[in-house]
Amino acid sequence: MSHENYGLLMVNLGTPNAPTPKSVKRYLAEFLSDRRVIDMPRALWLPLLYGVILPLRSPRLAKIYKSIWMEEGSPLMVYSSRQKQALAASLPDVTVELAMSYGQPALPQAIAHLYAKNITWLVILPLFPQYSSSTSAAIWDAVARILTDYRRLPSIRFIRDYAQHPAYIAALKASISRTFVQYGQPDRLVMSFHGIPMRYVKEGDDYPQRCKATFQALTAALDYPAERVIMTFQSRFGSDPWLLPATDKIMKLLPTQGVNHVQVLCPGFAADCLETLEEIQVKNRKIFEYAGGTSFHYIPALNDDAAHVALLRQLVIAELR
Ligand SMILES: C=CC1=C(C)c2cc3[nH]c(cc4nc(cc5[nH]c(cc1n2)c(C)c5CCC(=O)O)C(CCC(=O)O)=C4C)c(C)c3C=C
Ligand SMILES: [Fe+2]
Ligand SMILES: [Fe+2]
Repeated sequence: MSHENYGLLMVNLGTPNAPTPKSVKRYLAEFLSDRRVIDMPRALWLPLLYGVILPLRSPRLAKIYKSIWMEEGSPLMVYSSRQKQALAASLPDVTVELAMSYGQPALPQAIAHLYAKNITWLVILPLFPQYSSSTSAAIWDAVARILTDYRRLPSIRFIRDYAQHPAYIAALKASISRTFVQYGQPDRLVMSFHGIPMRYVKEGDDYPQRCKATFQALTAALDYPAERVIMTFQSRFGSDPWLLPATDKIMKLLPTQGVNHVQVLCPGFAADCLETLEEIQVKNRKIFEYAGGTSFHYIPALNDDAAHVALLRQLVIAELR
């Protein structure tokens, strides 16, 4: 028997508490002030953020959040809570906490809760299957900063990513197969990942390689022609060049090439959120249909699927001793 007292910290990005301009502004201000997300010199960025971006974007974004809001809250928070409940139930010997990089539940509180349980062994699980400096490293930074407040550190295991873990690929494959059964095989299967600025990649972020690892492993696992699978990047923010090809450009292009039926999967999102439920399922569907496409289906995120919870459990168990 181990003498360790295990703790698990699950971390996703974060989302506003309410679909209101005030709440969205508070969330965006925290998110977009992180240097891992926007690395411009503060003297240039903060006036732009507070003077232009927050006042313009917050009210507009609040309306979009309102359109996807669920009875229990923001979809990202609702699905993340369900994941946490299910994972905690499958790991009875581990104290499980859910935190968000930005907004609530906040990381300092989650870590305080783990300390209150006297954990000696901490597994940090960023809910980002593909490593990026803008997401996973931001979690590392934040945890390290918070731990400066504590004298006694636990042993720490940081799960960098799980882009090609067999159980992750299998869970995605099962989800795709369900959609194929429901709607038939599409002319194209689009795997849309969240983009990042190209410059971050030039400076060493291996995020696109990690996306490619998922894309290749999943394409190879499917009973579907590899030449009909496309990898794209979505959610561009700001005016710097981002990773290409852009999901919306491809959606506009495909119908001109005789593609009438697409299905879209967003493998980089562990839980459905604004970027999948609105940007893909609503906006990109419209783009595809205006361009002449007739059949568009969004394949849901793994959320609290049993296969997803089993994968997350495997990731954690592998880090315990
Ligand atoms: C899945 C991985 C993600 C990466 C990589 C990522 C990088 C990244 N994002 C922004 C800017 C924004 N992202 C926004 C929303 C958002 N982003 C992710 C995930 C990744 N981001 C998620 C899960 C969400 C949804 C949150 C929700 O509440 O549902 C937003 C806010 C929405 C908007 O204003 O459009 C911004 C802004 C940058 C700049 C970046 C890499 C540098
Ligand atoms: Fe807690
Ligand atoms: Fe993002």
